[in-house]
Amino acid sequence: MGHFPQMLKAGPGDVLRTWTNTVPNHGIIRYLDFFNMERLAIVGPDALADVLTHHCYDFEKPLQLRKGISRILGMGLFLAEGEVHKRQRKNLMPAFAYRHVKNLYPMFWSKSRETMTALLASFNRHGDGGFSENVSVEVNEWATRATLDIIGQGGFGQSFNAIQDPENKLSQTYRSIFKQGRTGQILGLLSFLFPLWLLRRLPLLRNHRMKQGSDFIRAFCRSSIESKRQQGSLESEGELDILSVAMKSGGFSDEDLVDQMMTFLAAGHETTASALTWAIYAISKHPQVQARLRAEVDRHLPNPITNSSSIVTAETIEQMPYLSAVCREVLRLYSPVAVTIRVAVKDTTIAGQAIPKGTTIMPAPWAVNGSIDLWGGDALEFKPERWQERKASDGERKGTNYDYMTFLHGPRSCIGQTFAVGELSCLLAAWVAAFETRLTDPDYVPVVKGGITAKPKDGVHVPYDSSQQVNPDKYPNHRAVNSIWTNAVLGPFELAYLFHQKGLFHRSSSDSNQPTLLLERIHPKDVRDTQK
Ligand code: HEM
Repeated sequence: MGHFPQMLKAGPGDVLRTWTNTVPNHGIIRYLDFFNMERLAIVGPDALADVLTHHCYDFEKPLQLRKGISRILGMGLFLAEGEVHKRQRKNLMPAFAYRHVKNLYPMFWSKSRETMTALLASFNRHGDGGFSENVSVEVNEWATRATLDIIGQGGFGQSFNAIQDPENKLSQTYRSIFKQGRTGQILGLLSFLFPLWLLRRLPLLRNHRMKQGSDFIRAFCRSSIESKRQQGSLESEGELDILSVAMKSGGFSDEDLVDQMMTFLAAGHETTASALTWAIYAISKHPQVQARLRAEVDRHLPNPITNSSSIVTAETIEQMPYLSAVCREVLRLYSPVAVTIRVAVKDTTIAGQAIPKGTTIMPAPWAVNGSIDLWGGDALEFKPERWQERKASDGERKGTNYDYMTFLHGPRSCIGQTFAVGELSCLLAAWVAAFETRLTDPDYVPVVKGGITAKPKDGVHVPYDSSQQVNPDKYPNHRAVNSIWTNAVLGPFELAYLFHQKGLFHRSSSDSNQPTLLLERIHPKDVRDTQK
């Protein structure tokens, strides 16, 4: 069994992080996985530089893994190798140039606003017209719906409607296939012994769900591409969503485009959703960070609930150093891709060590990002301030680019990282502007769940009660958040939500001819009375 039971229990990221900090190593740690299969964990800067940059194309994602996840991820950029990968990346890069991604910030913000407004409306639904002491919400579910809509708009120029519709088929499908469960784990292990085609034919509910899910996603992507062609929107110069760029490049057949779209859908939402989930966990555990962040947000950003018309740009977000520090620290300490995998496709070297063809290696962002050697004695603490201090002490740094591995480095680094950082910043800023967050169980220590991304196994639950509302005395800009329950001037967007909550509001008598309405909240008891 090798070290497999340990990995299964604590998650490979945590085990490798502990070893990195306790076992003397030169950036490579050898261990034994299931059936004593040899693995080399890559946890030091020199070794990482060789694997990710200098000898990048000497290593590939294992064929078995590519076949296994291609029906969900598509055989797109994530799974392409060698020359095919180089060509695809070149064709897709224009969509991720910063000059383009920065134009997406107003959309990131408007989707973040939409999420917070929907969340507020949902408390109300659960709480029978008011905040309830016994209702909690699982953050990852909301995060996933938000990031799915964001990739829908920024990636494909389409509205998926996942934020507003909890039953949305696309988001339900991803939830069901990303839920690994015991059967998924066992099938994963059996794939070391039996061919995939055989395992996929076993009459198991899991197999059935995966097949249905992958067929649905493929059909969804195919019809999105067709409708984009029919709309003829490619003709417009301004169309720079990922799909338009891929179509305009002329380098992809229609089926290739389907694969690329599947890749960006999956890679582009699950990861950022995990990051946002960890962010809410981290700020809930560190109220002083949350308060400092809220003060900065309060100084720079409009209220996400009540101010529907203002536009937030990349320049505004970039004026917020503490927000940037919090996001970076979340992504450092809770890297959504904890460990990844490669196999040497030829004899090569890593940090001067001979590596025979066929060796399996595991670059481990979770371990590197938590390395005491690289980050100091407080490496395992959540301290956004380190990013502000770092700048000042640049000269004393270890002088490496390979200490922050969240998006990897080199030709196989995350192509979507500027996109991800932008959306995470907007979502987190909107969240702290709308809610003061704490955990339902203040002592909750999450067990990290492996799988496609590392996230808390049991999710992150925050309660909804009146104490979650932002205190307007402390944050003057957010006065209106509190007052949404009393008197608020709302835009058309909020109205759509709030009218959804039948019977909870009535028109104020003050001025019913205004384009926006002044609403007063009716006490839930009065609603019940009127229903008698
Ligand atoms: C916080 C969010 C994100 C994190 C932590 C993250 C992390 C990563 C990592 C570590 C890889 C390399 C995996 C490997 O090669 O083993 C990767 C690759 C990739 N990511 Fe991301 N990602 C995030 C968001 C996104 C977004 C928003 C998109 C798309 C809009 C995206 C698209 C991709 C693609 C297409 C690849 C494959 C790149 C290639 O091989 O050339 N990711 N990501």
